[in-house]
Amino acid sequence: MTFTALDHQHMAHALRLAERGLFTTQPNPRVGCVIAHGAEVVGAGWHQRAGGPHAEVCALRAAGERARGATAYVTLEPCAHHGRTPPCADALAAAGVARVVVAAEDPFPQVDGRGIEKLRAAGIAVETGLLREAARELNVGFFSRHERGRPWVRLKLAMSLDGRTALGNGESKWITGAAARADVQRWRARSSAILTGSGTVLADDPRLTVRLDEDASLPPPGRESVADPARGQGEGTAHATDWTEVPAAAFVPPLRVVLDRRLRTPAGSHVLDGSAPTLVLHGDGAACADDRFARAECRPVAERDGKLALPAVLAHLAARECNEVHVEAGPALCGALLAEGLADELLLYVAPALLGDDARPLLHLPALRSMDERWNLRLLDLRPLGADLRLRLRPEA
Ligand SMILES: NC(=O)C1=CN([C@@H]2O[C@H](COP(=O)(O)OP(=O)(O)OC[C@H]3O[C@@H](n4cnc5c(N)ncnc54)[C@H](OP(=O)(O)O)[C@@H]3O)[C@@H](O)[C@H]2O)C=CC1
Ligand SMILES: Nc1c(N[C@@H]2O[C@H](COP(=O)(O)O)[C@@H](O)[C@H]2O)[nH]c(=O)[nH]c1=O
Repeated sequence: MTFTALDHQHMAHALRLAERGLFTTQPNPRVGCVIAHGAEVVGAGWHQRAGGPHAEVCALRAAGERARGATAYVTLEPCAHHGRTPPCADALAAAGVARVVVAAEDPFPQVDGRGIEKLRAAGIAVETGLLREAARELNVGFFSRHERGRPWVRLKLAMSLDGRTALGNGESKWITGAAARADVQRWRARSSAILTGSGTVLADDPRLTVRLDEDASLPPPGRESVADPARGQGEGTAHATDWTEVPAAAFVPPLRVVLDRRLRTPAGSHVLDGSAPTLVLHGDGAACADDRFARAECRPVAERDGKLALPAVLAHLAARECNEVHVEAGPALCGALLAEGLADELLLYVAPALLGDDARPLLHLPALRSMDERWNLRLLDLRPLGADLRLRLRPEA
């Protein structure tokens, strides 16, 4: 398939619009749509929240009669089913769109090629795959959930230059500075769940909430600059060309998830304060009968070798429509996820400080006998944040 420079330009615009849904579409994917006649954009929109209009509908509303004979650029295959809203493939056909360019096919079982078939059956020319990788990256968790049956798992760790994550006595606040910690808030915000272990709850009493106001000057995660912070024009509809802050009312707070096999989380812990939806996963032998857990949901999950079975944990989170899981845990849980091949990405914040021999390591991993067995990671990007550095890495297959 060959696409023109103009096709690329419109799809890139649609992707930037889709990105506006970064913090609000959960559990739905982030999707953008641009409708154009040649270089002229006649309608543009993005999906803002589950239950709200899809990107195509927002763009069609903006285009009105001018959608007839136009090309629609959509970052995800238009839906073919009656969900919370009617099928977008039907809406595009009814509006008389002549051509649809799709970035990525939708693996959602009720779509899965049917949207494209429907469009073709209506006589519309459909082309797929333009900027597919970028569209899949934006919805990495959505694709993971539907294609692998588990969420995308991102481990976040703050460490010193000598690879330490807390002092020997457990003290860890703070290793990294304010800019790095504010960046963490953005990654928390885009996630469906924030996962931790009982060890971190006991040592740190973390809140694990999203506090985006800690440094509002930062661009969104994964973006190095914000070229044009122009505002949108009404819900999900805009001709603006870049990312913008989302209305606080549309924000979907991530689920706090604590792995606590023996229910050691103390009464009065921040994670039990009801300030965010909270799930405590425990072993079969424990029961959440006491008042400690009045503001949290408790669920048993399978155990394996005296620990909670991590594949069962992730399957449970996928069943609850969690797309991206942000892990803020200690070396035990983070190491176990990596060793079991369940960590998809690492966000490492490196502070220019040394914490010494007695301090806690980054990850508990099995000892290796040969260099062939080592875990190799691929560096995706590197970014300074104040005095610290952020490394984003993915384990090599
Ligand atoms: N610098 C940083 O970015 C961070 C540092 N920390 C530091 O880490 C330290 C705590 O680390 P750590 O003790 O390793 O705690 P973790 O947060 O890794 O929690 C580990 C506990 O989780 C429970 N658990 C349940 N299932 C599993 C499983 N399958 N695999 C592993 N653990 C499981 C276990 O307890 P049980 O069997 O009772 O359920 C286990 O002891 C603190 O000092 C804290 O300050 C923590 C977070 C981030
Ligand atoms: N010490 C340390 C971090 N620690 C992480 O932050 C958690 C506290 O979260 P909250 O209570 O929501 O602010 C704590 O339990 C641990 O997971 N993070 C960082 O970015 N830099 C740091 O230096």
